[in-house]
Amino acid sequence: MEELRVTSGGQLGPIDSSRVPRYAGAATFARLPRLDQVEHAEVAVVGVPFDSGVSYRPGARFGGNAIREASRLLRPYNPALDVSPFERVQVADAGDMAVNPFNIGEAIETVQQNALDLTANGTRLVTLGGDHTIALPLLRAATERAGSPVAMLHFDAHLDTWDTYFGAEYTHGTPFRRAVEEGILDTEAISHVGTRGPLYGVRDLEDDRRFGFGIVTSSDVYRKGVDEIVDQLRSRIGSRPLYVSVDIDVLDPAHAPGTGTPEAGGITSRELLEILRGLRGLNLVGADVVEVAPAYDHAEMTGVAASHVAYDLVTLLADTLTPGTPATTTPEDQ
Ligand SMILES: N=C(N)NCCCC(=O)O
Ligand SMILES: [Zn+2]
Ligand SMILES: [Zn+2]
Repeated sequence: MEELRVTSGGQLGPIDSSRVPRYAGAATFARLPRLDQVEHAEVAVVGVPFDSGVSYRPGARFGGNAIREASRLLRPYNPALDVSPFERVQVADAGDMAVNPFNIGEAIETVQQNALDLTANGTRLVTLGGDHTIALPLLRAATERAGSPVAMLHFDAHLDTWDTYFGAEYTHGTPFRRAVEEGILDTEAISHVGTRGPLYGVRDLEDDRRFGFGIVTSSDVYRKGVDEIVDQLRSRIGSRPLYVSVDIDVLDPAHAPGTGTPEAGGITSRELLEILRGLRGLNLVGADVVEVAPAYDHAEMTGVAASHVAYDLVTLLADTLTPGTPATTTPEDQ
């Protein structure tokens, strides 16, 4: 069947939902072309169907495709940022990385290598998880491409700076401790946002602080409000290359039940989207949306929330990129 696409701004856009019903056909993110259908993409959305690092409910390996399915309703103009991201730059769906579900070490290597390959010509990635283990190899690749350790905003109910689970170092609860140990984060500018829920002990917070993390708790977002939080985050990040990692369990289970380690008292999807939009103009180099586990979802709520988060991340990336030019600039060049 013919693919009737929106083509504007010189980009191959999404399938036109006024001519092909949006529920028809195989799902790509936002009905965008596949990466192999375009010459070059400034932004690529890629899936990582991997959940062998989870400590509780499994199922995030199905997250990427659940987000793609839920993304059929996205439209090409983002009024909140006054940007048509798919017109401004070429955005494409790079499909899924083929990661080994039985060997976490090998899976991490694969994600790192695939992320490096995909970004070799300046393409920036929004990765759909998968569990949070995958943030480590994605950060390694982002830091290598940026040429220096990256700043990070980590939206999550959890710290994910724990040391080991059952003796295992590479899990979804430990990626950011490993990242600090590896020196791939700019520890002057790393923050968790949305943290809440019981911990193993006060030592978790002491360790986390020692690594350099700032914490904006879920309750801070409620008490201080989005604008104050955005100001606080922006001043810490400045012009540094920034990676954004969104664990969908940062949202309250009322907004995102489809996840493996839900915690009560989370932020709303409106608050999350507002904070993300407040990052406009920062030097975003890559992002992920992880921990969507559709088996626990209802009415696609979590998939819809995650697809909107990914859409705003794509918009932020498109907004910072000059159309048609590879994104190889560093903050010093700008
Ligand atoms: N959802 C993520 N990434 N981490 C949760 C780890 C929670 C735990 O089992 O202690
Ligand atoms: Zn989490
Ligand atoms: Zn997490």
